[in-house]
Amino acid sequence: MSVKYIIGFSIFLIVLVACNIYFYYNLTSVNKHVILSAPRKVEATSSVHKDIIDHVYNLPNEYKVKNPNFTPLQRNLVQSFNASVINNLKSVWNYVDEWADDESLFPHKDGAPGQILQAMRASQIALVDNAPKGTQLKLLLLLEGKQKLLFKPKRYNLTHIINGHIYAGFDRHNSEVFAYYLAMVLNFKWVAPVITRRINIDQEIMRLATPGLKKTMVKNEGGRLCIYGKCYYCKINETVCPDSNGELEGAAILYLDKQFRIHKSPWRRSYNSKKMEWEKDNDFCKKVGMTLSTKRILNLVDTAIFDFLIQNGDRHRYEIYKEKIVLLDNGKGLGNPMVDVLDILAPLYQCCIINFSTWQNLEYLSGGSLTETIKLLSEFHGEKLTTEEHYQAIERRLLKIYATVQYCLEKHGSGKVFKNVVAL
Ligand SMILES: Nc1ncnc2c1ncn2[C@@H]1O[C@H](COP(=O)(O)OP(=O)(O)OP(=O)(O)O)[C@@H](O)[C@H]1O
Ligand SMILES: [Mn+2]
Repeated sequence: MSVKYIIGFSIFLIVLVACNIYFYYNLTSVNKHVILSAPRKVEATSSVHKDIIDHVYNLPNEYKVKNPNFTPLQRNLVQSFNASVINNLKSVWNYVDEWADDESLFPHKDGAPGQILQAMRASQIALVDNAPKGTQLKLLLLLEGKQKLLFKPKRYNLTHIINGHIYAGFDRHNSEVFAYYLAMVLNFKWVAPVITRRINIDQEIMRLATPGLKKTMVKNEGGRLCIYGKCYYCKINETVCPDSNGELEGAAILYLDKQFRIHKSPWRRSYNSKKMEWEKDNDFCKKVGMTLSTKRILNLVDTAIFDFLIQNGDRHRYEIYKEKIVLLDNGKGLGNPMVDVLDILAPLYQCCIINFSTWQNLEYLSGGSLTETIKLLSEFHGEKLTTEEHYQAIERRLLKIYATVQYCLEKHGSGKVFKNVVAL
């Protein structure tokens, strides 16, 4: 009798755990695009998430319409990206060493961002090598004029949807480019300029490749030269191949020849089934506060907002330059426009603090201005960065960020939530 009882109870427990895992998975990863119109039950993986989603439904109207105060700022941004023709590309690179100041890594006035992007696109390549840093395939392009670009090749079409874990799949090259424009519109200036560049496999790669790179190139069945590269995850059967024009497309990221300090993110994922401390403890921020300064936490909150918008859940570590986080490695965004993994915002809802300047910038961008400006800026450079579904997803996520801040304000009041420290 008692043995039967134990067996019965054990089966009951197993079924219960299985159901929990099933529902947890579904609530955190499936179709969340309906969240703004569907019944409120979706995504309430925890009471905090539920509270935040409740605030999405009760957002004041001002967050759903355009903020007129953004108009002059948008005009300035557009001007700085509207690159006038540069006669001497090399002249752009002459000032590189003087670029970084305490406010930004690159100059942002008088058309400078547009000129840098144009120089990155038009400068001739002098040498191509493997860039063995990191886990994903990357090339290093040395330009005439001595600048370097990191090249993350295209692995997916813009319409491809990544399913599974938030960190699943290869890097998305367009996510790197999109992230740069997003950072510019958010006024986050600790980021490297990025463009989409197409390079000819024969003329610009094979002809200029180092012997080391040539060793990691193979011909596919169609006789085309392809690259499998040199990196932690690089495999000979996972090559990138040129398109029918013989060109490889990818994100070309300005290489920052600077000394970074690398730190592990307190909110990193375990990359296995084990839960991290931040996933179990809603008071986790108090522990973080024992080792990190408020300024650094605010910087991590800004980074979390940025990552949530593109859904980059892979910021396991971060690089510091001049005591600020550099937004490097943004390739794991734009995976699935139907999914909003809210726990990327954990630094915000667990710490409930935000730079007041960040909050003001976010308030400027309501009602569609955020994506409208990204489109405007990138169109100057002939870039189609992503699909309409992803643009809509960014706007939906912006509402969730507003709602998260409302949740914090309700809990702690504006005196505690808003901080006057410039972090990015
Ligand atoms: N623009 C850049 N300028 C200088 N160094 C860079 C730049 N981008 C990345 N790096 C350096 O190269 C390392 C690897 O780059 P990145 O993180 O983008 O690659 P990854 O393959 O995605 O790595 P991981 O899988 O570990 O995230 C970074 O940690 C950083 O130190
Ligand atoms: Mn990465």
